[in-house]
Amino acid sequence: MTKPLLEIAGLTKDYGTGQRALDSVSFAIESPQLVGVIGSSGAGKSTLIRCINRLVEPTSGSVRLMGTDIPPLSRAGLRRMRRQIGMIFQEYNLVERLTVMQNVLTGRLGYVSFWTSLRYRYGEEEIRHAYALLDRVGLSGFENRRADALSGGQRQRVGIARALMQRPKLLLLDEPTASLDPNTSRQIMQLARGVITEEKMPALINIHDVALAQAFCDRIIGMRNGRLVFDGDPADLTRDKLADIYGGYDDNPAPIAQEEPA
Ligand SMILES: Nc1ncnc2c1ncn2[C@@H]1O[C@H](COP(=O)(O)OP(=O)(O)OP(=O)(O)O)[C@@H](O)[C@H]1O
Repeated sequence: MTKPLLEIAGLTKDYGTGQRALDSVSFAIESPQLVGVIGSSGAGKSTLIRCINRLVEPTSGSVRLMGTDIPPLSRAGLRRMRRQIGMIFQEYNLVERLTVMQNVLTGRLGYVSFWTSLRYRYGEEEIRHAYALLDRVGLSGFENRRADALSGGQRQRVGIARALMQRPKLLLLDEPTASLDPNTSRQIMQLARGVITEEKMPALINIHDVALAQAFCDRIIGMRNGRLVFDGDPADLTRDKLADIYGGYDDNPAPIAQEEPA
């Protein structure tokens, strides 16, 4: 039997404040698919995403990426594993005074400090790859533009190219459209959807906008108070299921919920 690409079992996170942010969350991603994580503010979506690449240290439970346990890794093992996980952030996390090309190239190194990335000498193949990615995300010709001269949508395109520069096996997107207007959000979701399909890569996206999640994700995970309360097809996200996830508080009004069959 083939191993799941990502397997999460009994994942629990208690912050130092005593707050239980994740409560025994379990699910697996068996095939390349875009999985949307939805839920109210504070439900544990970011904590879940960040426990996968251990930007947040889980309290208990396991995360396995292609059969390898993430929590018990050594520092070197963690670094190697993180190279396989691309991350796209809400606030882009670009180095503002570097050019678009420099920002994309830093992705090649995974999660390293700014100074390490500046000292590294990139090879011809890496530079060719960065040009191809910039073309793919629609930023051909922007190579020498400084990151601080870009719009939000353009910054997120750089963020996507930088994550792909790692040649990741898994992509994590933490509210990538939260700082963008509705049109730009759709364009970014379209782009993310496209590259995930082309690269045949599983991806987990933490997203507040249920309509966007339904339009672009293959599968939805709903979280409430740190627990997984829905895991299924976007089409099965009925009003009742949304009420389970959002606690009956209808902050995602009727037009975006799938109607129950008459
Ligand atoms: N560093 C931290 N220290 C203490 N508590 C935290 C920390 N980070 C998050 N929490 C708490 O853990 C819970 C889950 O937070 P998390 O950010 O994962 O939720 P979320 O669903 O991503 O919320 P949002 O949609 O608002 O970003 C919340 O109650 C939050 O206050």
